[in-house]
Amino acid sequence: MRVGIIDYGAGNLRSVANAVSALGVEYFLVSSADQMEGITHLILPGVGAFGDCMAELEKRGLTGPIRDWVASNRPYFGICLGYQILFEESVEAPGVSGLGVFRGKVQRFTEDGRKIPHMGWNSAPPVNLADPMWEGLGDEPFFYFVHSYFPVPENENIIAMTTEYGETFASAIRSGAVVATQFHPEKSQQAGLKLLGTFLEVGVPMES
Ligand SMILES: NC(=O)CC[C@H](N)C(=O)O
Repeated sequence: MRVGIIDYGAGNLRSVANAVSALGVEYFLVSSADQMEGITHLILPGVGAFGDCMAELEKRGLTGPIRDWVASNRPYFGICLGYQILFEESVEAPGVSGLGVFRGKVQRFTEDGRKIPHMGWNSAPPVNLADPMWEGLGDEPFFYFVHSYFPVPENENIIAMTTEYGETFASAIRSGAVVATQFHPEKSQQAGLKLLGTFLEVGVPMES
């Protein structure tokens, strides 16, 4: 196993790297396509704005390779923006294309008195408790969130967890070896480590 963490010049790299290290797994930073050579598991952490993230990935020649990686169902864990950019576009950055691996748009929480960003701990019950990817998390795990936007997948079959914040949104997706979460597993203590550990140690069964 060789774990690559995408470094696009922003992002919560250190906390993700620390979480991977805490699991006893060595990681390699990936900031160009050639550094993906030999990588078996790719993690894309993300903090910041959708448009900046796409621009920085593009600058490093990573958009095509990441799109191909995900489209060919290789082990990928997208965190926060690393989840959002898998979709076609975001209202956060009108006119900017996402990777478009999955159909759907990234929407913003509606302003109706609740605090935006949605920040803090919230529950994300797995849709399919029999899926080994969520093993050991219980039926209502809590994770740490910081975001104003969330993807709305057109294909509801990929929705793996849902969370309630005034409205119900898809807080995680899974499609084969591709897993992505709106919450931050690296900031979610035991539940987060467990989830990253399942992704890295057990791997994700290839059938979705
Ligand atoms: N935590 C963040 O960096 C936020 C990511 C994204 N801009 C969102 O608000 O959903």
